[in-house]
Amino acid sequence: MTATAKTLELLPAVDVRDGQAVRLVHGESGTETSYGSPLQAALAWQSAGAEWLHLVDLDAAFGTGDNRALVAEITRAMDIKVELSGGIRDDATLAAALATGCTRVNLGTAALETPEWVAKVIAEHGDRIAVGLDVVGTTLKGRGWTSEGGDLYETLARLDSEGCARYVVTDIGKDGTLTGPNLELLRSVCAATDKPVVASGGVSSLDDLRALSGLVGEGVEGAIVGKALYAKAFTLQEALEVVSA
Ligand SMILES: O=C(O)c1ccccc1N[C@@H]1O[C@H](COP(=O)(O)O)[C@@H](O)[C@H]1O
Repeated sequence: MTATAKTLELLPAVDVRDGQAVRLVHGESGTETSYGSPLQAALAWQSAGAEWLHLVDLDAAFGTGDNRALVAEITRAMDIKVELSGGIRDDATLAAALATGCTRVNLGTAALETPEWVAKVIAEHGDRIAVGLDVVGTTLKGRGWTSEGGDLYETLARLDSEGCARYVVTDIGKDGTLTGPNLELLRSVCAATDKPVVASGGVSSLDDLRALSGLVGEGVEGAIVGKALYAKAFTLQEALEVVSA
């Protein structure tokens, strides 16, 4: 039997702030560009052929309120897989997130501030838990990327030892800038773990997706695409064609 080569998964992003789909620059509060209804955006990516949606409650991540009812409604409206994140930091918020039927959640701040709880939920929920490693250089950031949370590689080693199934790696310096992904960082994280890595931050062109596809063999499983789609640098259909080629 011939094995089928793995192709890069694409996760179009819908980040929700104050009920609207937005994109930020470097994740900084106040840099929002608004793109209207997040449900309409999510449905548009689904109609265009997406197999995944990366859905973020930015208010919950920043601690400026939440859009929990709305992100639950969006998740329930999707026929595709949903990776849900933002403000999932304790038993109650995790239970509510998982109850939406999302495929997996992505934990950020909790992995930095409450490592024992994260180890427990990794053990309980397996690959429904991913951890977001959001970095400036090799320093992890939490709480809406405003607080420092230790060293990337030390935290990665700890999470690996606890059985974390997958990492979503964001170079904050690249996020929302359309300047290309940090391939060096992704290679370095892939070399440090056997677990799959979802790349986030900086995708600006179809060539960037080709470059990320070139890292699938090293462990890059997927790529989150945000601003490039909203800015119409390329269409989702074009992106899906490039990664399936
Ligand atoms: O996605 C963003 O643009 C973003 C910007 C600023 C802060 C967080 C952001 N996104 C994601 O939020 C979750 C982390 O939330 P928490 O720390 O668990 O509450 C993670 O997916 C970030 O990548």
